[in-house]
Amino acid sequence: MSDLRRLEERARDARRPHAGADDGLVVCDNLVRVYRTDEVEVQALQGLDLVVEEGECMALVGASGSGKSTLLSILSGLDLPTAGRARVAGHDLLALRRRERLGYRRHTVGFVWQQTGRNLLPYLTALENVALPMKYVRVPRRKRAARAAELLDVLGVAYCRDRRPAELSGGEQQRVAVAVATANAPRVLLADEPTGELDTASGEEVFAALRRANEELGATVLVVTHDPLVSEQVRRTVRIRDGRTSTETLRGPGGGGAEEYTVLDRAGRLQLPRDHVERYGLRGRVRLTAEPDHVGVWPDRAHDSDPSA
Ligand SMILES: Nc1ncnc2c1ncn2[C@@H]1O[C@H](COP(=O)(O)OP(=O)(O)OP(=O)(O)O)[C@@H](O)[C@H]1O
Repeated sequence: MSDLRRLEERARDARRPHAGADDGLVVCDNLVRVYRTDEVEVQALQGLDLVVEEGECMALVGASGSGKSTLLSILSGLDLPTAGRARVAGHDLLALRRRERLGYRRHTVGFVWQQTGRNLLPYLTALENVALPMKYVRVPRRKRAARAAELLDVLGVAYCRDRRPAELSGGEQQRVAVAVATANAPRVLLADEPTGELDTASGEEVFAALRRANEELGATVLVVTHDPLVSEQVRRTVRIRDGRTSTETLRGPGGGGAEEYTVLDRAGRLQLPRDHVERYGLRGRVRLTAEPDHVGVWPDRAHDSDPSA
C-alpha cells in the first residue's frame, strides 16, 4: 500500500467514532460546557467522555467544582453543552427542539435533587405528588392513582401516601422523590447528592430505593455523590477531575474487590493520578516505552539533571 493510501486510511479511521462509542444508553463524547459571565469564563466540562450502559447503577464522584452537577443538568435536558456530543436513549441533546426537550424531560429522564424541598410540592400529599407527572402526560386518573400507590409500595413508603412533605422525614421525602422521578417509567434516573442532607440510616434507605428503581423498575441510575455509602456499593464509580472523567473504580457483587482504572479518552489522552506523578517525579516531558504487554512511563532524567533543559 502506498504511503498516501495509508495516510488517507489513517485519517478516515481517526474521523470514525470509536467502535462501541454509541453502544451505551448514555453517551457523552468530548463534552464541553463553558460558562461566560461579564468578566470570567469558567470551563466546567473540558472534553468529558462517558458511556453508561442500559441497566447500570453507577456513581459519579469528584471534588467540589469538578463539573458533576453541570453534567447532570445537561443529561436532564435543563442545560445545553457548549460543544461535543451527548446522547441519551437515542436523543441527541444538542439537537432537541423545545417541544422535544419537554417530552424528553417528561418521559426519558427522572431527576432527584439533593434539597428535599425541591423534589415535592408542599401542598400535595405523597400520592398526589407521585401522580402529578403522570397527569402531565395524560395518564387516566384511575391509572395514575394505582401506579402512584404501587410505586410508593415498591419504594417502601406506602404508609406515607396521605401525608404532605412537611409530615415526612428527610429520608421519606427523598424516597417519595424517587417515586415521583420514576412515575413515567424513565429510561434514566439522575440523582444529585440524594443522600447529602440525611443521616446514615436514612441515607441507606434512600440508596435502597434508588437500587430498587434500578433493579425492579428498570431505570438506569446515575447518582452524583460524596457519600461513600453510595459510591462504595455500586459496581462502577466514575471520578470527574477538572471537567473530565479521570478514573473508574469497578467492584464485584456486594461492593467487594475494588479495582481502580484510569480512563483513556478518545484522543488517547489520560490523566495520571496525582500520587503517581509525585511518587515518580513526573513533570514536563516523560518518556514512553512500548513493552510487549504494557506501556511504560518514565521521568525525563536528562531534563532533571540539566536545569537549563
Ligand atoms: N451558572 C453558572 N455560571 C457560572 N459558573 C458556573 C455555573 N454553574 C457552575 N459553574 C462553575 O462551573 C464549575 C463546575 O460546577 P459544578 O456545579 O458542575 O461542580 P460540582 O462538581 O457539581 O460541584 P459540587 O460538588 O460543589 O456541587 C465550577 O467552577 C462552578 O463555579
